[in-house]
Amino acid sequence: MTEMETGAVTDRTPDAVTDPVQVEAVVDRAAGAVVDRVTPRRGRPAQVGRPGRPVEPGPAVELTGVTKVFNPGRPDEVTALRGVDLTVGRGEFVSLIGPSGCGKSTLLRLVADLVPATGGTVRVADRSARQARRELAYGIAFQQAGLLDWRTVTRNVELPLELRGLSRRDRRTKAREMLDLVGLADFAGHYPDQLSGGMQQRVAIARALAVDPPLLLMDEPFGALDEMTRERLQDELLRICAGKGTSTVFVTHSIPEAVYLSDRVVVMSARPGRIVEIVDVALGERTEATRQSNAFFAGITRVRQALRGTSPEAPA
Ligand SMILES: Nc1ncnc2c1ncn2[C@@H]1O[C@H](COP(=O)(O)OP(=O)(O)OP(=O)(O)O)[C@@H](O)[C@H]1O
Repeated sequence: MTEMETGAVTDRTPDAVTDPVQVEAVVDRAAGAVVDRVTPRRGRPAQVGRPGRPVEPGPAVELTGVTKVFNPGRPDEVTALRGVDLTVGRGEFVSLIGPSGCGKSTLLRLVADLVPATGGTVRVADRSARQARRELAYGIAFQQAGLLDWRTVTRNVELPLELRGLSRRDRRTKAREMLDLVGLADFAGHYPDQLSGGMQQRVAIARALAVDPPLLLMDEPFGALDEMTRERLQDELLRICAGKGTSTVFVTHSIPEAVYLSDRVVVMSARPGRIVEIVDVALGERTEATRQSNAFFAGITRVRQALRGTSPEAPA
């Protein structure tokens, strides 16, 4: 019987990444960013799971007058964002949409403290973005699932739990719970290259959610998926976020996706990115009928108009 058949969750090769600091370096690389290293907490393991976590007041994310200039003073200087003000409430689902290059990913990376702001302030759960990152206060999922191909599905999901110093037993229990949640319990012992793209994305989402982050940052996580898988994962994501009260900032190029998922859709202008309009979406509980509803189509029309600058609510 193979390792996969027995459900064993050992790695394919001896895991070179045993030092949690190195592990985080790998996670950072998976996120496509180079950042300084965070020393994992010593002493008592960090708490995982909502029960007992105090409900904190204030918004999940608050950007005030945020500007981002890449390569300032150089010939290749780029002003990616200018004067961005945005507040994301606790438990709110907010999507960012706008033309290619308008700064959506940059905005997400500022919140994640993967790049620093040039001007303005970025607050996450009433802390600086830097502090929030040190506390691992958010989960990240990007278009590339960013899984470590030498680790089993279970051990990929366990990565952020290792960073938090959880015991092997607690990690395993939590990983199993998360894989159940995304419908991949039967694939715990598989390796990423034995999964479809959609399944890999679900593993990445399970990993992002494993530490029960109060905030989820997602950059086109479903961009490479076929339409049916995409719709199914959208529903799974909504169910998970609603169940856990997770706040989410979600970057997408798809107007229907933004409208379906969001409480509010933030429409951005071409570079330098500014917020031109924030469209409130009130679809209520999503059901089979939602994607055919008048409210859904009305939301799509409003976002499309805002993107074209033709909305009556857009500034002149
Ligand atoms: N590290 C960087 N160095 C220099 N310029 C950068 C860097 N990252 C992003 N930019 C520039 O900032 C601008 C915004 O990029 P960003 O990736 O945030 O846009 P986006 O809206 O996410 O684009 P897309 O929809 O195509 O993914 C672009 O002009 C891009 O070239």
